Amino acid sequence: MTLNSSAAPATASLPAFSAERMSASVRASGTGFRARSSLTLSSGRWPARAAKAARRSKQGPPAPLDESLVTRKRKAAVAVPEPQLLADKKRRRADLKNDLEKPVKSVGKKEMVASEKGGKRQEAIPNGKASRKASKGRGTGNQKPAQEEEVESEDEDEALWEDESAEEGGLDDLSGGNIDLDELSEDDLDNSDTFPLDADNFLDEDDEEVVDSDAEDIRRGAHMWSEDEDEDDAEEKLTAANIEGLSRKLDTKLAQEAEDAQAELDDAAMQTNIVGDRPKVLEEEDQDEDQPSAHLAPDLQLLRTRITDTLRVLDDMASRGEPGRSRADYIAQLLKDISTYYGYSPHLAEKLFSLFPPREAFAFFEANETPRPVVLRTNTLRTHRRALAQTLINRGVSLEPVGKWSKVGLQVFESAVPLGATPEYLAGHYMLQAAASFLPVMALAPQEGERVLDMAAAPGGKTTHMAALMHNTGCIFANDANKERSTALVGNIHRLGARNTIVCSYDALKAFPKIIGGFDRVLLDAPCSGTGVIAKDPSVKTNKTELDFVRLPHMQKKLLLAAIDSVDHRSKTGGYVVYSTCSVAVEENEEVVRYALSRRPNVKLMDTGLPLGREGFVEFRGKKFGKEMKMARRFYPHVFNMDGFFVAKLKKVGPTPRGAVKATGKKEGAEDGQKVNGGGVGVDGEVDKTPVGEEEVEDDFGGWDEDEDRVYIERALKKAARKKGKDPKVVVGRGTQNGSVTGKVKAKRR
Ligand SMILES: C[S@@+](CC[C@H](N)C(=O)[O-])C[C@H]1O[C@@H](n2cnc3c(N)ncnc32)[C@H](O)[C@@H]1O
Repeated sequence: MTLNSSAAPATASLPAFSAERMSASVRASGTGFRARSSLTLSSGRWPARAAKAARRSKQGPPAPLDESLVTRKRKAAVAVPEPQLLADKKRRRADLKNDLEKPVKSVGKKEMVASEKGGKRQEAIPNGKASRKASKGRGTGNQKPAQEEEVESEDEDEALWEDESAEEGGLDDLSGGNIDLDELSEDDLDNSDTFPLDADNFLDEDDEEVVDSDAEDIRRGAHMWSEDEDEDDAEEKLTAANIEGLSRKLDTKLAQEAEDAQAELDDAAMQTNIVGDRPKVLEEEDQDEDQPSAHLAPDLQLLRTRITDTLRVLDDMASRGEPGRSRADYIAQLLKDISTYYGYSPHLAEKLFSLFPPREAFAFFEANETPRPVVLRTNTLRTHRRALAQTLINRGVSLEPVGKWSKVGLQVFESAVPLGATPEYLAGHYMLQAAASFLPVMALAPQEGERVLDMAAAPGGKTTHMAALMHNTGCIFANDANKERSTALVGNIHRLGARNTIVCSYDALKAFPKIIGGFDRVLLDAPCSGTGVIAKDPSVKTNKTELDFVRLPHMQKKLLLAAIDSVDHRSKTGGYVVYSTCSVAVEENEEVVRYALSRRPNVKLMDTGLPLGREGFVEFRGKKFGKEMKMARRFYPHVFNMDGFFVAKLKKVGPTPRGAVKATGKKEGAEDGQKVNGGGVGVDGEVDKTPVGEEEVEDDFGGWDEDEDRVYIERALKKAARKKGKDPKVVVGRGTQNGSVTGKVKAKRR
């Protein structure tokens, strides 16, 4: 079996990659993972067996799909946090392991503080016994310390790959210097997270089948790839099967570990019940805030212990709750501790906490501490996913299809090369892009030949995805108000070869539909607070004020109305708007959509058509959004190992009713819940879908303002007259009589 050069069209057209000889030793320091290899490439003609062995040896096994392990590896490979941050994160991870090892114990407020003595930090813990017990448990429990475990899995990984190399006839085992994998450009990393840790992504078969190149493996390997791709290269299928098999094996391991962890938790819980233990986790009500200890820095480890203890109490208040204390007392304590432990402003911690039951909230906050996996989107305008995967594998990138839900995504486990600087990247064969950001475009599903608006487009991940889906036909207006970001947008459009795209840089509120409208589809990937991407930008934890959660939704509402008004409801193929944010806050999502539905009764919510995601909230904290909000989709880092995201799809079913825009006499987006033109949302959130009659039509784009339009036209006419040396007053008087000019311009716009 040979890897024939025609099977790699991706490289053929690239800037010369003349790696006649390439040897590498990869060590992702701090990751507990090593893969050494050396290989010789004779350009374009690579003996298949050697190639296969080299790939196995070089790429190393994909990181296990266990968050705690995956992220440890990935973090070293892609982004190195500041030393302090890294130390904190390591400690939190070690804490997580420790939580599973120790029994419930009591920790009160006094135990939460640390005092400085003789320059050495000492924990001020009255119950020294409990503390000693806890630390002993950590050091000497049945489970090995985290560090030891890491080394062991590293050895296992290495043995697996060394054996296979030997079987293949062996390659020289050269060791070289460490390769720094942290070379991705800032811009690329901006877009480079996420991967769904979704059971659907992996098959369930035994790991015995993993590296076999038998027909069944090849079939399964091929199954992971796009059905419309060429299936004739057995070598490539084998590679896919290998990677897939490894993931399966690791998946099984993950499942086993999760089971063991749960068993331990159950065990600990049972023991607690047996001894009738009611952990004392609540602070004393009369605790003196003026005590010196109250101002000392909290001890993170003890705080962590109290968080997990509180969660256990909340799991079973009846047997574990302290007499006289309510569930609300525990929730308040938990929230306070989570806010301190993870470093969130109290109001944001509360906002995010309230989205989930307590245990799930904890998982959410925990997931925000680890980066999402690196994912790239194949640019099908330039290549195919399989060809790209093969090329990157040959460069020492360990990857696999992101999941069955996407035909273009590849998740990267490990890379010996900076992914933002490969010849394939520079040639536009892929975009480093968060997996979650595929979703709005998939929901929008732009069709060939359509006119599409990407209202807030920079840096262009979604625009270029749309161009690919449209096969470079039709026309995309890619707009972004930020001129600097628009430069990146233009760069990406060029690099990825999107030729059906017009870039503009307007404030969307002023431009659409006033300057141009009548689109078949509009994507509004709105500016937002970023509460879904805290792992990528931890500054969100503290820099978003309560005012931001008023100001942003206000702008989002206005933008969504403009998006709706820019759609042509008579479009034969479309008439859709997709609204998305990388925020999980209800104010920026369901509330914005509900508002738009109330102001535009000529619009209805649609199924997004996405194969994954949780349903949107039907109600939240007394606010009702209507049953149809179930059709919106929410994505969470702890559930899908993706960025937090929200996607809603709307269909414009009729023209915007007369007066909808200024029905209340107030500015759009000013307030919720007002009835508009007999259709809208009452305070109870019920949407009135009274059909809108044609007689109510104001114009094609909805909120069109004739008077404002006339001013613009007059101004333009005056300017033109002045240029020609004519009297502007005369021209304007003639030109705008009986609205004739306006009529002409409007007709043109259609
Ligand atoms: C979430 S980002 C868009 C990401 C982009 N869709 C992508 O996939 O690469 C939101 C964008 O909205 C832009 N923006 C903010 N306010 C805007 C406005 N009034 N009109 C147009 N764009 C705006 C920001 O500059 C920012 O680039």
